[in-house]
Order: sequence, then C-alpha cells, then structure tokens
Amino acid sequence: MLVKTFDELFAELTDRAKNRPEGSGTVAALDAGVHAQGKKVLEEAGEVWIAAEYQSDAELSEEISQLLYRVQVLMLGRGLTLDDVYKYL
Ligand SMILES: N=c1c2ncn([C@@H]3O[C@H](COP(=O)(O)OP(=O)(O)OP(=O)(O)O)[C@@H](O)[C@H]3O)c2ncn1[C@@H]1O[C@H](COP(=O)(O)O)[C@@H](O)[C@H]1O
Repeated sequence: MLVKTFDELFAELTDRAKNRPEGSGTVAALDAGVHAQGKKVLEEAGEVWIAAEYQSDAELSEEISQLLYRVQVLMLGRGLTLDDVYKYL
C-alpha cells in the first residue's frame, strides 16, 4: 500500500494551488476563501469527534485524514507553510 505523509500531501496541495489543474477540488476549496475553509475544518473536526465515540477505527482514521486535508487547505488559504506551524510543535 502506497502511503502518503502529511508533508507529501502538503507538497501536492501546494502544487495544485500553483498550477490550478482543471477539476481539482483543492483549487475550488482555495477559491472559496478562508471563511469556507474554516467551516470545513470545523465540520471535519466534529465528524472526527463523533467517529471517535461511535465508529470503527477505519472510519475514525478516514475522518482524521479528511481533517488533516482540510487543515492543510486552510493553511494554504492563509499562505502558511509547514515550517510556520512546525516551529510551535
Ligand atoms: N485527501 C484529500 C481529501 N480529503 C477530503 N477531501 C475532500 O473532502 C470531501 C469530503 O469532505 P466532506 O465530508 O465535507 O464531503 P462533501 O461535503 O460531500 O464534499 P464537498 O462537497 O466539500 O466536495 C471529499 O469528497 C473531497 O472532496 C479531499 N480531497 C482531496 N484530497 C487529496 O488531495 C489531493 C489533491 O486533490 P484534488 O485537488 O482533488 O486533485 C489528492 O491527493 C487527494 O487525494
């Protein structure tokens, strides 16, 4: 199984933002603006919470992956890099 890391996904999304390929959901999410991006983060965070309480490990893992994606979209929407965040870890 080919595994994608957090950093690899961020590099991929950065490339989507730069090259704006046709049909990219990420490009559409970036164009929707920070308000919409923030709402998606909150929505996915809620789904993670519910999955943690009531759903399987696989379902929880999928929700967490979606939350990570939405956080990255928000980071790109605000022009943050991974280092901007990593320096606080
Ligand atoms: N990891 C993700 C990813 N996680 C979640 N999502 C999006 O989030 C949606 C699920 O979130 P929701 O529950 O909010 O579903 P929804 O409200 O029905 O979806 P939308 O109406 O918001 O599209 C999915 O249908 C995807 O649109 C993702 N979209 C893209 N990626 C990865 O990002 C990369 C670039 O993708 P594109 O920009 O689409 O080429 C690729 O590697 C993708 O695998």
